[in-house]
Amino acid sequence: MLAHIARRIGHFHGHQISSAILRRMRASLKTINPISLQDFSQPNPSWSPEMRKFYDHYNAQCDTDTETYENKTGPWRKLPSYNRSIKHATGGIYISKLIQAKARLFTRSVNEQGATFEYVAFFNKEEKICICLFQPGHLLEGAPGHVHGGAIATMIDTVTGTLAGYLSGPSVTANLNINYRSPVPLGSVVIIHCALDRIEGRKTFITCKVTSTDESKVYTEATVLFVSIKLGSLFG
Ligand SMILES: CCCCCCCC/C=C\CCCCCCCC(=O)SCCNC(=O)CCNC(=O)[C@H](O)C(C)(C)COP(=O)(O)OP(=O)(O)OC[C@H]1O[C@@H](n2cnc3c(N)ncnc32)[C@H](O)[C@@H]1OP(=O)(O)O
Repeated sequence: MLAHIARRIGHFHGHQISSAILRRMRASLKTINPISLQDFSQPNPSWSPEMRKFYDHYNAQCDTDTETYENKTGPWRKLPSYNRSIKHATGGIYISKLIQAKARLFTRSVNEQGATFEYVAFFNKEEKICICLFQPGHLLEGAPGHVHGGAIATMIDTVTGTLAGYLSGPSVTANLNINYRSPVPLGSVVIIHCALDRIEGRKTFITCKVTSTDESKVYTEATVLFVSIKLGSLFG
């Protein structure tokens, strides 16, 4: 088990991570028991029938069965969603306990199901695209009955950042440009579509569109620039 973890943390989605952070992570393995982690993007009772219907639609087209882990044929991969982004670098290992133990990923920081960010993302490696089903909860109000623009920006940052991470390795947002075209009703279900525009050296440019589930209505459009970094640079 430990050998598997040591191999796993040597890479971040195929990208080498720095030897300093690697040494620190390897040292931590001697004192930490990996535990199984919760994937917060699994269906829960707060999901509306529409959210569940679209989840089932994409899940049926995945390359892996999410319950049995058996291989299937399909263009999509359902991405896990942990409550610390560092857990992704380690394949879900609880190394995040070492760094700001009380920190939580912003979108996964409220425990009440359905109150804030309910979402699940799917990645299509071949086409370099990601879609996210997002059901914004009642605590995300901005304009009366509608979603706060900052919450929409958060989700765009999160999903485009996830796509950048899977395509280019650890990256941070350098520029986020948003046009809000139409207000998003609280409790509705929207689809966040993200696509790779281009990669230039350390820069990954992603385009993003938030639409109704039938794609007839465009709520938001964005372009985002991510710059890849060495994970160790975040820790000084
Ligand atoms: C940790 C990653 C985890 C990924 C996980 C993926 C798996 C999924 C997991 C979990 C899902 C959750 C995902 C959440 C995602 C959230 C992401 C955020 O919100 S990050 C927080 C907000 N962002 C910052 O705090 C950055 C602050 N800025 C910086 O640190 C630096 O400015 C940085 C790294 C962006 C650039 O600094 P330099 O010194 O390393 O590099 P220089 O030379 O300045 O820039 C490199 C190139 O980029 C251009 N550039 C930089 N900033 C630019 C800008 N604002 N506009 C245009 N170009 C810019 C430059 O002109 C340069 O281009 P030329 O190579 O010369 O062509």
